[in-house]
Amino acid sequence: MNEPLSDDFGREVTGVRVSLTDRCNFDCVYCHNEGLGDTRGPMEPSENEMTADQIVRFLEVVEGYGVRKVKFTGGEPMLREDLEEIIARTPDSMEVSMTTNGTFLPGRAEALAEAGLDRVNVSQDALEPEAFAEITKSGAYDRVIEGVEAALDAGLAPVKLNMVVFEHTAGYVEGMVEHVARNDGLQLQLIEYMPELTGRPEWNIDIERVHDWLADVADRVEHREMHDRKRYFVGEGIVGDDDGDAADTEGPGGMVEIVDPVENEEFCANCGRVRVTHEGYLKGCLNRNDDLRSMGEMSREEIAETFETVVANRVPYYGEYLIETEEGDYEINDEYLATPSVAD
Ligand SMILES: Nc1nc2c(ncn2[C@@H]2O[C@H](COP(=O)(O)OP(=O)(O)OP(=O)(O)O)[C@@H](O)[C@H]2O)c(=O)[nH]1
Ligand SMILES: C[S@@+](CC[C@H](N)C(=O)[O-])C[C@H]1O[C@@H](n2cnc3c(N)ncnc32)[C@H](O)[C@@H]1O
Ligand code: SF4
Ligand code: SF4
Repeated sequence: MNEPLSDDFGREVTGVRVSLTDRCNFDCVYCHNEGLGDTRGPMEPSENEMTADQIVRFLEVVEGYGVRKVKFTGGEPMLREDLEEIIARTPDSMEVSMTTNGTFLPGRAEALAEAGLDRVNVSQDALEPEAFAEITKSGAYDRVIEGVEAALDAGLAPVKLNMVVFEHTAGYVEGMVEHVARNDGLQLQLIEYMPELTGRPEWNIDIERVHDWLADVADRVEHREMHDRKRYFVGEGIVGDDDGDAADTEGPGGMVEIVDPVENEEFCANCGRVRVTHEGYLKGCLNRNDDLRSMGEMSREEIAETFETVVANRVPYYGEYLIETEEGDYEINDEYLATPSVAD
């Protein structure tokens, strides 16, 4: 097995995150669209999207560089009709996961599992239709709940529910934690709202409050290697109304992971993934748009060369690309001010 490439900061690249499209059937108020701007627009496949052949070729090349995990995302990756084909042709050595809004999982989850999908993350920001509609600008709440069920039935467990924690959702965090504690096969990812790409910093809420509350109610805490994320295992003490009856300990318990990349130098210091845009550009960091590199016609040589260049130029966003000022703000490190916006 080939050793993974490392960047100048000693960060090995072991995973890739591939955006299959920037189209989406939702219009979430917070959407960063993996750093690529608006998801609104025509739903039809666009000519600029990488083809299945190009995606598979890319994966085969990076497999040779020790990449062992691929995450398919978007936009909404399930708008790709050739998704099953892409997954089926992904190298067997790779763990394959996907992040989706869940609306197309009913009727399709089983085929995805058969094609080789290992697990799925489904975005679900609330447990009731009105709040869900306000955030996603969609009336598809029931479809998403059905989608989660379909994923579990297809054996795609654990299904991680992704919830962005910001002003609109803060009131639903406790309910979502209880929901995953009561339901086998579900886990929760609480994602700190990232205003870097969407504006609206006033929607931020202090994620430390969520950490503190979870530390109080959790049975134990672990650290995940990726990004050094904290995982809280909740069970007794979170389910039930604590009135001494059997319902207080009902449910298998659950795992809640906090994804808190904002102003977090430790998170960036443990970042091991390169991103691929739907148009076939490589990107060293989610938060940057000045480090995009085209893979040209996507021949094996071009892919290999661009991948090596991108890894060699990766820098941690917080702590290196942005540095903390004496006042406690972050500003762009002078070294990177002249970086071209799209390098060939
Ligand atoms: N800034 C930043 N945000 C990230 C990063 N990884 C994940 N996130 C945030 O977390 C969101 C959800 O990530 P997912 O794609 O569902 O899954 P994941 O947490 O990356 O990966 P798994 O837990 O292994 O499934 C992303 O869309 C980002 O908002 C990262 O490397 N940097
Ligand atoms: C861009 S979406 C793409 C996949 C799919 N459409 C979905 O919603 O799951 C990937 C993830 O990014 C998260 N996300 C989007 N904008 C965000 C933001 N501003 N801050 C934090 N997370 C965000 C979403 O909640 C979702 O879980
Ligand atoms: S479903 Fe995903 S890609 Fe679509 S708008 Fe919401 S967060 Fe963005
Ligand atoms: S370096 Fe970029 S992609 Fe990696 S964790 Fe930091 S912000 Fe996210």
